[in-house]
Amino acid sequence: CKEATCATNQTFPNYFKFGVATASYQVEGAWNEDGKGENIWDHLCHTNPDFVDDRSNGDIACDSYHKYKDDVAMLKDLGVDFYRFSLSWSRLIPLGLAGSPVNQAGIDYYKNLIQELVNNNIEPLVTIFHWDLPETLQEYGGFPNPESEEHFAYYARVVFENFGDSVKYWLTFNEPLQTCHEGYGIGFTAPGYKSSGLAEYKCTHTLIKAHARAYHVYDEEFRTQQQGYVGIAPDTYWYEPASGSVSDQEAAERALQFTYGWFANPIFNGNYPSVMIERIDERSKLQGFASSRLPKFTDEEVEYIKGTHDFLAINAYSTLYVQAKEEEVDTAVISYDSDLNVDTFFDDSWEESASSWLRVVPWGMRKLLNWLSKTYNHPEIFITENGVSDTGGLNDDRRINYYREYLSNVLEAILDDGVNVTRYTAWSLMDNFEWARGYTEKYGLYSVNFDDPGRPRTSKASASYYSSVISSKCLVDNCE
Ligand SMILES: OC[C@H]1O[C@@H](OCCN2CCN(CCCN3c4ccccc4C=Cc4ccccc43)CC2)[C@H](O)[C@@H](O)[C@@H]1O
Repeated sequence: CKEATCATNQTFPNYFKFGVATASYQVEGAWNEDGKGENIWDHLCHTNPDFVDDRSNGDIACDSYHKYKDDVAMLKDLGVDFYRFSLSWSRLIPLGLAGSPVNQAGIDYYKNLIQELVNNNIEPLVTIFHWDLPETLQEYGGFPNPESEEHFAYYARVVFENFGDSVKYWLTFNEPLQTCHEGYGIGFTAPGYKSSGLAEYKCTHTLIKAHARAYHVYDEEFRTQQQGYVGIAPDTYWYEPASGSVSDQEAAERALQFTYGWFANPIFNGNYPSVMIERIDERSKLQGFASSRLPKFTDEEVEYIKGTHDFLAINAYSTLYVQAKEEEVDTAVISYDSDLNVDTFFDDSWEESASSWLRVVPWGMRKLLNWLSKTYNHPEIFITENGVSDTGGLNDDRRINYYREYLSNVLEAILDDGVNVTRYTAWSLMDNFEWARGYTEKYGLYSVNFDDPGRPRTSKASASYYSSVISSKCLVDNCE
């Protein structure tokens, strides 16, 4: 747009930065090249191919391990300010174990990628862990094993040491809820365990302590000379009360606390949300447990974890209505869902996507940003993922509509509600391995031909739209 055509209420502040995101297992491929160790997604896809809808895997994916210069060229064409990508733990430390060998070829790959970004004036925003746990660590019990805190602290030190001169923005964990609830609770993601209400609470307990360890390692050993920022990227829905009743409003708040507050409350306000502690303690007692299924932080741990953030990050895609539910009388039911005890549902009128869990509800983004700002004392907020799936095609008008509507709500949160959002990240740069959905659900601004060994990338209409938003910083569609 020429500035003249952009109304001020459609123009993002000059400081606002736009980016796109990917994740290592979803795009890199080269699953066993140059010394990379096996991770839990390699292992799951190879030992249980039916776990993935199209029986595919990330052995090659987008082949970004070899094609990262093509990726940076796309980023340059888009005009993004930053690129959010994740590091493959087992590419850098094949066994994952604290004190185990570091793989120099892995270090070199990420140094080359980061240098290519810096040469193109694109800022790297690095996710240290995006679900691809080294298989050896899973054989030690994975995140439910408290030892994982040590292994993660060693990994964090290796990456700060090797990449911290160029990388100034770090996210320790991507979607810890999915890592633990879907990984160890309901079995929707690797390692596919179903221990809801039990192992998943051990998983998050260790993961939150691991995050705090990494933050303090950065704070004490690297921040002075590197001057960077460290955060964590939890995800949640906007949960809208199904009615004005007090019980529905309490249910909606409880859902936000059980999903986002689970991680943000220890890190921003101190300790797990009281509603989580109270409900899980109470149900554990009714169920005859000697102590609560939700592990306790000691007073020292509460202090150690509180304040381990330099910004607040959020992955947000959709909205759910929430209704209070009759108390789960069958106390024999042990699960996160029965601890949370709410009913959630979509409105039938909300536009669908290619993902069963994602409906298009733009106003939910504005409400969620306001809730985050109010609940965590008006922090600087990065939106680290937002996007929509379809089943493919280059004329992705519904993706353009999704981005325009969601970005419009982000802008209203900034300009009308005073929420301090400073970054927005579109998921994803290109179609990639969508976990248990394989290659059947597409989120990319660029399409990838997975039938062609060259994995050619082709820009979609949404790529042109997003690059015009970035260059004009405005949302009107009729940019000439
Ligand atoms: O996915 C896109 C990207 O986003 C991120 O995952 C995004 C994180 N997503 C991963 C998928 N997950 C879906 C499970 C929730 N779900 C169900 C829960 C229990 C039983 C059945 C269900 C089936 C359907 C549902 C319908 C309505 C509500 C909730 C439903 C939601 C969070 C991730 O960071 C990226 O790597 C990823 O590629």
